[in-house]
Amino acid sequence: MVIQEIRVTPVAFRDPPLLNAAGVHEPWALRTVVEVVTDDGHSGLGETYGDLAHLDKVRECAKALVGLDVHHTHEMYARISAIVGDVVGDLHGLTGASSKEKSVDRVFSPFEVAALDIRGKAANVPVCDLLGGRVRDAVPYSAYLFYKWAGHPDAEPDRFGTALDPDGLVAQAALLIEEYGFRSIKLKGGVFPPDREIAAIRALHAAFPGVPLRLDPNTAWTVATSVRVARELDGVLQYLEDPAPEISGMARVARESGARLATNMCVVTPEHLPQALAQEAIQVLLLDHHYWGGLARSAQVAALCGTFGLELSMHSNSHLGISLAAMTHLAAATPNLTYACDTHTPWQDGQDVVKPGALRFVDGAVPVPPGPGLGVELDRDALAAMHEQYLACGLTARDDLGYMRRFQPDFTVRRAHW
Ligand SMILES: O=C([O-])C(=O)C[C@H](O)[C@@H](O)C(=O)[O-]
Ligand SMILES: [Mg+2]
Repeated sequence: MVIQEIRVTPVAFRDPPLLNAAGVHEPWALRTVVEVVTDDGHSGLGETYGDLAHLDKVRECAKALVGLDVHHTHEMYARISAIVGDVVGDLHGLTGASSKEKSVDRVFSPFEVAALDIRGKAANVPVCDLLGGRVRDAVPYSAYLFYKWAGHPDAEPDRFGTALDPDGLVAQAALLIEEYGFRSIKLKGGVFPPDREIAAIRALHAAFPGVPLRLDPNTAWTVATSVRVARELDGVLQYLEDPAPEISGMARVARESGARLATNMCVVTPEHLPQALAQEAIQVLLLDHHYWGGLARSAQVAALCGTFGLELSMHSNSHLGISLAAMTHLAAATPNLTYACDTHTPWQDGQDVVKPGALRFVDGAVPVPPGPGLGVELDRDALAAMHEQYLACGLTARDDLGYMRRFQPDFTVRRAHW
């Protein structure tokens, strides 16, 4: 099962104007589809970020992996590590600091997922069986709410409507719950002063009694504000995600408020874990195989978290079906991942590079796709069309800040802002 060819295709799909602490989503979200083909006729899929600096590294590494057996992922990692010399980060910073280790993990991830897809197909088993087997048949996801404008400023309003106040968010939650059946809710905060976001959480709490709620301001608050908000929402939130910057800041919030804190920003590589554990900075880690080095490495981190008493949830960025399939296999095979995972799927609103049918939501959960490997099949027409969109859209990197500044020139990233 030797790698003969790797095809790397950047794609773009429409994205609504979702607001966050770094600005606002542009009209197009970028991703990269990786197809690995072996000499015995198997092919496997991976999906990763579409930012040009990252894409260039993925392309360069793809060439270096030809001739490698798909089982030899240690060698795959070593070759990628030798190529990814510089730090390849992202502009928005919403998944924490960049480092060489994280950059290698990000580039390695789609190749590892594609290799597992191939190994699953060859053995006629789903990828979750290669990760220890499923402990759940369907993976729960949460309704991921965003403050948003009615539509992009130069376009028609989209079907999701405006959400700039509690009523708008309650309506958005009702729509996502009706369409997907979600049983927990996450609000992307860090957009408005904290009291407005507290009011939104209270409105969601009243409108959806008993539904677990999370709030994620992406480090928009100081430690003092975080402690105040955590106290005010005591008993209302399931967890509070990244209220303040840095492990030391999160540790102070945890100590002073007693709140359950989660992160996808201050612990983003294995080297952060000892410090976070020593300072008791977090109780929940959001895994994300796209930057934790693929599925097997994420499973190893999950086991470590189990040993040290950290709970697990899962982070997402704008993504397509290959990623959703990979996230679902990982979560299905991770016993201690007990929180509903994040997904941006509703915002992709039916656009996909995989054929319909394999991935569906039942009561807010995605049943593990039944086929071998990832269980999803590439839709070549859709891939070609999305690649054309990539070429035509003119974007080469996600830039929430730059886009926001076109409408609010004095906007700055909300980091310890309130
Ligand atoms: O949990 C998070 O921090 C995220 O999901 C980061 C994302 O980039 C989100 O903020 C977004 O899509 O704007
Ligand atoms: Mg987060």
